[in-house]
Amino acid sequence: MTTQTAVLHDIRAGYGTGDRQLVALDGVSVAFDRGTFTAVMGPSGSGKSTLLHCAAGLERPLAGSVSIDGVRLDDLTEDQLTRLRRDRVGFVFQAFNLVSALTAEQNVALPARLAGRRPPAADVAAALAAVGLAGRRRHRPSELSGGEQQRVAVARALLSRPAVVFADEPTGALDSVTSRQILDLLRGLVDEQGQTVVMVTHDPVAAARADRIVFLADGRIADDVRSPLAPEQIAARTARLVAGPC
Ligand SMILES: Nc1ncnc2c1ncn2[C@@H]1O[C@H](COP(=O)(O)OP(=O)(O)OP(=O)(O)O)[C@@H](O)[C@H]1O
Repeated sequence: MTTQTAVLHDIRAGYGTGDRQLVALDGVSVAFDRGTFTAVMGPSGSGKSTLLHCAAGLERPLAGSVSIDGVRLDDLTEDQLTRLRRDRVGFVFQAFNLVSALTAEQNVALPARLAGRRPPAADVAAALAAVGLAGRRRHRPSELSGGEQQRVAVARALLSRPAVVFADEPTGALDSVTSRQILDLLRGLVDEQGQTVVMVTHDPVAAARADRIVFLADGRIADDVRSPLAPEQIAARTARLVAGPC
């Protein structure tokens, strides 16, 4: 088994065609080690979400390759890619994306049900217990706080025991106390279960909880820091990227 769960090699990604083509990622190579927590930061428009979407197989790059658990995504048909995404990749969005008419446990089971499977009730219960919501499994989203709704979304991402969980600004819609609970949860998944987590964030306090911070600027990797940084140092580096080279 490789030590890297997701490997991106020389990725070029963009939108539009011809003269109107916008390059969102311009030759990005990065690999995420198993059992680590990486934050992806950078100015607005620097390509963070595009990077996450390409890594998760939600978007196909124009060039370059992405591998998840040693499987190259560009070798897969759309059906195979859908299956790999469903089985090996978890995704958590800023906006929770829960179905309001369904209970917490029904939301957790929904992706598997849509794929024609009936996940064991014990697995659903275990995923909800892992995020501290064992007692809330029959609640609907409107009966849960924002932080609890995001925890349901994390449980949904964990149900298939994915190789990697990608989170796009998972604390962006939460207050600072609730954000900390979600970050504690993600940190715990990495430390206690060896889960691999890659999180896009604008928040230096959130990024400070990661093992590594990849900074993007103009679709390229501008910095890749594996030593611990304080939120103030992270904010200063981000500000330098926004200002651009002198
Ligand atoms: N669907 C799309 N169609 C056209 N352009 C897009 C699309 N998605 C992103 N872009 C453009 O690609 C570039 C990178 O966008 P991306 O969302 O990856 O940046 P980001 O760093 O995540 O930004 P933010 O922090 O504001 O969310 C931006 O210039 C953006 O406007």
